[in-house]
Amino acid sequence: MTSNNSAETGAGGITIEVPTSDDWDGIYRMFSAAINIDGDPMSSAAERELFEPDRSLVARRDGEIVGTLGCTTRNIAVPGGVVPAAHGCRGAVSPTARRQGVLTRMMRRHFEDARALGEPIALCWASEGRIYHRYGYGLAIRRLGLNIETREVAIPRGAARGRLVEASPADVRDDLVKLYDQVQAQRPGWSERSAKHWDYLLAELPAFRAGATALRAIVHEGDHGFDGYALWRATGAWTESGPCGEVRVVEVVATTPQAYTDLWTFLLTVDLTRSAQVWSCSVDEPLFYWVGEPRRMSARMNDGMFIRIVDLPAALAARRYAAPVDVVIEVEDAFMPVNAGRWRLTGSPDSASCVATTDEPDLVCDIRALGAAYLGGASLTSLAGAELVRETRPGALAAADVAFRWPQAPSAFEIF
Ligand SMILES: CC(=O)SCCNC(=O)CCNC(=O)[C@H](O)C(C)(C)COP(=O)(O)OP(=O)(O)OC[C@H]1O[C@@H](n2cnc3c(N)ncnc32)[C@H](O)[C@@H]1OP(=O)(O)O
Repeated sequence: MTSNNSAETGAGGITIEVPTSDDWDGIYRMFSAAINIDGDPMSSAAERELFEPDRSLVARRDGEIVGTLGCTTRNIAVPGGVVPAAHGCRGAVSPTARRQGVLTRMMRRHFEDARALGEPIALCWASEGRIYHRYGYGLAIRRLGLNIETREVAIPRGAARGRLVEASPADVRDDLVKLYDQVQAQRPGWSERSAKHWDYLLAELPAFRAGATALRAIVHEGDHGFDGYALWRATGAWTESGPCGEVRVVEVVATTPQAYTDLWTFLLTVDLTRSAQVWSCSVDEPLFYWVGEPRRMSARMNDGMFIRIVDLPAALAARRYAAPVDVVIEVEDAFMPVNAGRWRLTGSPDSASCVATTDEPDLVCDIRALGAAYLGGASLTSLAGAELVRETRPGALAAADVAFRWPQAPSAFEIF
């Protein structure tokens, strides 16, 4: 895949262009400086493997890189399907080129390239959400961070019903890949992983480790073979009064509820630990209904992943709907006017189509609202409360709301 590789010159003589693989060091250095980290050779080498020069953009002034916006080519699970999505990353502009519209120019080009390559949506994790609203991104996934007091949370008693196998992640990598692939397509928000994504996830980078052990794996074997795994680290902390280690849960993937609860029983009872930290889980996390004292998980809600719809009819037709829906939506999209106008969405659990229409609208939406509702996470009713959706035919909002939701709330725990 290749994006349009013509260079365009704008304010301050700054050009936006597609880099070559030789530009990696300059990009890494520039991005690290912009996010106020020093960077290190190991992280640079690991991230380089994910670098897709053809999908990336750089801003140059007199040959020097003063801006960067990366993108990786991956599919993501959406309600009832899997769609190609531009995974945006590494957006930065150097302090001497800031506030001259450089990011805005790169964003415009990023969306146009995604559209031309048949990707109906673009995704990003934001350093600060307020940067991205102006470009039409909506908050599609909210994440819950948990800080579990493992001695207080009251997990249900009972021995593990399956067999647990402790291993180094590298030794069981094929099993992890197989299990992730079995689950991924059913979990809105989860991106497909190729070998290079697994290499990165399992790389022992200093930033990942952050004072804890190397990554550990625990695999669950049920009646029909391996059916779940957890990746985790631990800290060996002590105080005057004894051990107070922490389990840091990286991900828990299971194909059965039994595997899921057995794995959590293991993670919440590791000897010499007193707490478990989960940085991102779903807002409908089953643990809330499984433990005796959910309050002792100290859940904190935060923004997770943002979605920008870049090809509206293609995006709305690519997902499925929880209930039959036939609605005319008038879309406002100042940044990408190609999406603006009236669209008739007809959808059901089995099929969907979206076509331009001149019919009167039932709903009027900002494009951000459709990005937020795309994975079934944000309710249209809630978005209406934020004035991003307006009902123009009584009853249309409630009906569309039911259709856009999905039984499993979207979640994401992999920063790309
Ligand atoms: C997906 C990711 O990669 S997340 C990582 C994002 N990167 C960072 O946070 C690194 C540090 N910050 C930076 O490198 C830069 O400030 C960037 C990339 C955020 C912005 O780049 P710029 O070229 O300055 O943006 P640009 O000039 O196009 O600004 C567009 C608008 O956004 C606003 N804006 C830009 N950054 C911010 C910010 N951090 N907070 C609030 N507003 C912002 C500008 O004021 C401008 O507003 P206006 O249109 O009303 O005048």
